[in-house]
Amino acid sequence: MSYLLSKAKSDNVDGHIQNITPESANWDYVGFEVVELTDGQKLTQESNELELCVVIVGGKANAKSGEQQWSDIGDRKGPFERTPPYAIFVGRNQAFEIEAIGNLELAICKAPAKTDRPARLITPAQLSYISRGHGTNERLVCNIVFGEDDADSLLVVEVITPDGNWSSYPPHKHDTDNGETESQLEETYYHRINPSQGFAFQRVYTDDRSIDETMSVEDKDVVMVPKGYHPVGAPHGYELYYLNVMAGPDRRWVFNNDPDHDWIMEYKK
Ligand SMILES: O=C[C@H](O)[C@@H](O)[C@H](O)CC(=O)O
Repeated sequence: MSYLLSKAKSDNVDGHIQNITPESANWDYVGFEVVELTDGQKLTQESNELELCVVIVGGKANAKSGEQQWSDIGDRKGPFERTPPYAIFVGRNQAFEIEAIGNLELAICKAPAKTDRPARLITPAQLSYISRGHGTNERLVCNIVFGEDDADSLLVVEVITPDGNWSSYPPHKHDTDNGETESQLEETYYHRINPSQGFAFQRVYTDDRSIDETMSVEDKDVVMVPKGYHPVGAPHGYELYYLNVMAGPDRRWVFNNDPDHDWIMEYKK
């Protein structure tokens, strides 16, 4: 199995099915957890020196952070309803508690904070899905934490790739801190597949092929992209959702397409 692929754990004790840390990924910025809770179960965490975005991938919850409380948040059963999610942004040195109402799937996106920011609820009304690409390269993109003032280093986005389509395509990279021409961002992909017995493919490769990993991705797997291009393909019959977390030394999303495949930007079939 590829060293860039993390399979979902089924033997978890505390609900964690994924737990990627900078240490486990052998990088510097991005942390990512997925926790599945059942009715009445609670999860409490402290952000310490990090900023967090807790995304309700599916289900409902009550949550609080400091003086703030949010009741009955989450209005999609799972990620394929084409409805933007609820999420909670938690700044550094704060705690949050979340309690499941029924089954709850949570993604906890983490990156280093530089300033103090208050906790805030992000609602579906503040977000929207936009279509990107043409033909079999069309996919739906929802930026969750992406605005200029949204965070110190976190970038969080979710993407639905219809069955038979490609996304993160043509292949692009953001691995070099190079002024205005490219930014350096580590990235995780948390994949969900509908129906869940399906699979998808993701390739991660660099120009010099010092990395060239092609992975069969199954439901709830995480792919780590330390650097390089990272296109994804969804087979006929299996629609694909993924949640991306990106962070690096600067909060800028500036990417470059693989020059060999950049012509696809103009391909309108
Ligand atoms: O760099 C960004 C990520 O790789 C994805 O969010 C990607 O941009 C999604 C897409 O365009 O298909």
